[in-house]
Amino acid sequence: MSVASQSSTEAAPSAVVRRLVALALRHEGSVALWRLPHAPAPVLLLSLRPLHLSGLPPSLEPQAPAGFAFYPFQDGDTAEAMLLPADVVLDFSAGRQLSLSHALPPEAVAAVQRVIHETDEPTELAWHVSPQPLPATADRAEYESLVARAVAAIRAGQMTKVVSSRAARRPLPPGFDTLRAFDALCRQHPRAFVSLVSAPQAGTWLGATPEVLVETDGTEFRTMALAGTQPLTPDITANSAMWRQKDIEEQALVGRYVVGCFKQLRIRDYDETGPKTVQAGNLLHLRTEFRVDLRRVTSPSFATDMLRLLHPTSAVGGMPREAALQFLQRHEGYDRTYYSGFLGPVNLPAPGTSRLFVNLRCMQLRPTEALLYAGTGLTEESEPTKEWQETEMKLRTVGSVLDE
Ligand SMILES: C=C(O[C@@H]1C=C(C(=O)O)C=C[C@H]1O)C(=O)O
Repeated sequence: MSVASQSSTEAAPSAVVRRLVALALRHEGSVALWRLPHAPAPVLLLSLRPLHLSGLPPSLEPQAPAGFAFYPFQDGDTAEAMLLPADVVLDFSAGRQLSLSHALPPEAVAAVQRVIHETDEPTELAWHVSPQPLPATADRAEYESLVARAVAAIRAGQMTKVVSSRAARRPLPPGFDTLRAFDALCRQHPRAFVSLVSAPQAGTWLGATPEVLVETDGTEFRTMALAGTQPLTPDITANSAMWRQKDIEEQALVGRYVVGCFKQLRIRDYDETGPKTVQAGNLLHLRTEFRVDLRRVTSPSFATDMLRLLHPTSAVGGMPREAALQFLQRHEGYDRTYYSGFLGPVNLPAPGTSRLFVNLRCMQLRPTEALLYAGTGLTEESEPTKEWQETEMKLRTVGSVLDE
């Protein structure tokens, strides 16, 4: 990123965030606000110039453009693949470092400086509303019949695993405030990647995901295989959890998929840790972590190539990939758009550092309602009622911010 950096020392983060978000939304700009897992504070990015709609997953090479990637589940969906350019970046975890792109026109720079030094706090924010039609929602009977159909297809040998999903509508409670909901998710989910994205082409999305898709800092590449779900209860914690064979197999398939991607790129030297039980909000999952030492990899595009091979992983699509995606296209009954796509900073805070996450435990915000999304991995052992209950539990992760 071509930037001028300076330290900014003004009022409380939330007031500055609110004023900068208001500025971007007033000018049809885009906003990404995120908090990395375990980070003390968020980062705000504004795009004040037209978006770069690449149609491709972003390049993670250091010389590629810096920005915030927001990528749909499937290519060719009605949803656009976006990289929000890093015109204004305010990093609250780095002593409130402000970076302005040299590509910004002087009027925009002046407007940002003015807004940072103002003292009033806008109350109404005109968040973008998605141009895509409302997704069809599935009730219990419909979802259970989708699961039954998928299990039958697995038993008939059409695929080994498929991740079915559904959308659910919830009214926004009176006085709902999107920025406060983001803060609440940050407090509730210190281990998650918490994000709020608003762009004219995508609408407004809020989420707290546990799943890394690709992380690189130029010396190390990381990804994970996350699957298997059970509720966290007072009796069952991450240390004492036992897993059903079905969960173990489901997660192992995701791990095998990751290893298959390494093989395609002729990577034999990788570190694999796990599976171990991890907590994600009200749930427990099984997670295997994979690391590659990039100093031993000759291809400069390895991280980008892995991203393009991995997405959509079998944690959100299925195995074999094409058969599972075809099943979903035909039977899932709605367009996921950005749910189970990926998102995160690219070449930020510095060239060569990118952190992309799978867009799970998320919702799309509309003026009076939210659309929540959740899916469940299915194998031949899956039972429709249990899978419905699992989607209900997953909807609670972000749904709790809608409770009055
Ligand atoms: C599909 C979702 O989650 C994925 C599916 C999981 C499962 O099937 O057990 C667990 C974690 C995620 O990889 C979701 O949260 O919507």
